[in-house]
Amino acid sequence: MGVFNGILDGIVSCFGVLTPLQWLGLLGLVMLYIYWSLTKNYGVFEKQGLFSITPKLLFGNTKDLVMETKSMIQFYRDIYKQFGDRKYGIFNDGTAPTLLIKDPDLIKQVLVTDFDHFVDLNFIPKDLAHLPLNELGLTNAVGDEWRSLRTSITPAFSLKNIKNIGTKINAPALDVIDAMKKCPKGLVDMEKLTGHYAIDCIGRIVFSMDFQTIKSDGNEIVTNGNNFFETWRFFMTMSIPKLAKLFNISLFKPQSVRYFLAMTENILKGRNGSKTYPNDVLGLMMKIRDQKLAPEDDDLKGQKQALAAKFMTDTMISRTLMQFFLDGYDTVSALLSMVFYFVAIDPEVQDRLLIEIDDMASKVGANITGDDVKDLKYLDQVFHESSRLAAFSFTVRRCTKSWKIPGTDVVIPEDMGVLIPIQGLHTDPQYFPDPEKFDPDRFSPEYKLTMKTGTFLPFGMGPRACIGMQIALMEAKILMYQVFRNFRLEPCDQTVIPIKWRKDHFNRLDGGVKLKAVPR
Ligand code: HEM
Repeated sequence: MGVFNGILDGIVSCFGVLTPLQWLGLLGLVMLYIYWSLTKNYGVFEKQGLFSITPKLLFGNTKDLVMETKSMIQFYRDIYKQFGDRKYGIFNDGTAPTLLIKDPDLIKQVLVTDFDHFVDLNFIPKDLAHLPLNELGLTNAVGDEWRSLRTSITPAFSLKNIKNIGTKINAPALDVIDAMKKCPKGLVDMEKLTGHYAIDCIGRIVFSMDFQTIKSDGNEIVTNGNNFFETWRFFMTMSIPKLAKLFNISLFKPQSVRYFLAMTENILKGRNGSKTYPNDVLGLMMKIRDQKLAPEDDDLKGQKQALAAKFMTDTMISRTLMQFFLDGYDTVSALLSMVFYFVAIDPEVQDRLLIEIDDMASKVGANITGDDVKDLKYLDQVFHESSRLAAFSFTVRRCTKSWKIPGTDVVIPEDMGVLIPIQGLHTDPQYFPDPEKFDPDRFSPEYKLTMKTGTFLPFGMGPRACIGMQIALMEAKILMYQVFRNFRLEPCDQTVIPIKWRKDHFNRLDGGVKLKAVPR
């Protein structure tokens, strides 16, 4: 109180001392300081010869994102085009200059070859990563802590270790079919259904529990899952981190984070009490913690297993479990609903897909397994083509050890961000001719051979790529199989055609995915 009173007294006494002109001068100086601190980083790399798009005060180049005047997908496609034929350049992410890389070879170098220089994801700026509500397990772990964690957790995400994953996922997929059969006039909301499905899959794979989200047409897990993301938090954290830190603004909505943490902690407590290791992701994590992985499912040998156990604390287990809701709900639902959208509006693709599915159905009926799924080649192509057009727009790395851009004298300093514009690459006609066209043949075995590494990145690339990819693929393919085995999907009068992306979400349609399901 004493210090505060002193400062107050000082200010009050200035009123008598300073003339109005001096006050104006003081205000001017303060404004100049604010302006300087907001703009001091702009132009630094341009002086070294790098191209950049002229930044706007405070927003840098992100105004259309922060103000939601463009969808995120459109924004990153447009930014990519603005860099023309250049391999890289500077994108001003708020007040922070960030290296945007377009060139696939350089992308590979950053994500794979020179990974040592770019170990950290940069979705949460370093300063904010350790705010209590931002500490969410793997995604925001940095440096050596991330390396140890990723090694510890990887066996729990391996399809080889999650026994009978196909059977576990088949149950919620069949629940979706029942729910679709009950929809009046066959009008189905695929965004809602795939969201409920993603939650029920997490329940089965991770906890061996039936959350009954599909059967009950939603529950509080869905409500909290939907509330996780608020785009303004995302942009504020990434683009204006100083303000986010000042006001203690977390990346995700605090109520949802607390809800899921409490839920996962309770489940873990129950399991610890029963001292059992059921066959699910949680069981695997507990085995890693207790060094009880069986030799046949043990990817971690000897010393590595002891180190993994050290990092697999109960806190880390509940945070990783929450990661499933955070990373495995919205991503799966947004992309999977778009798969159904693309197929519904393309009868030729659907005809081809149905032939393959009917062939499989004649052999296995409703009981498809993880191994059977591997034989659905065209379905795989359809999924990949959908993920080309509806992928999350970008990924980011933080430079963890200064790095010289090959062939130049420009050095990227530690802590600088690097941005990979996934949506720009996915719609670049050099790599995907006639990019707006939905054409699953782009992913035929022959075409895939000609695809340039670093141009198709729906799950990222390198040691920091998506750890849940195999699980997500299995969830997607089993639901696609069951839906098209039972229904033909068609557009209805509520279907959004042509595509219009939401401006307040990452990769969802403005108006959702409403379709007509015709029983087969
Ligand atoms: C269709 C669904 C999904 C998509 C499109 C997707 C996409 C991505 C992408 C693009 C990244 C960044 C990779 C990079 O920068 O190289 C990522 C990271 C990650 N994803 Fe996924 N993901 C999906 C599903 C899942 C699921 C089901 C989980 C399960 C929990 C998951 C967990 C994670 C985690 C933990 C990371 C951070 C990995 C690390 O920091 O080491 N994702 N994902």
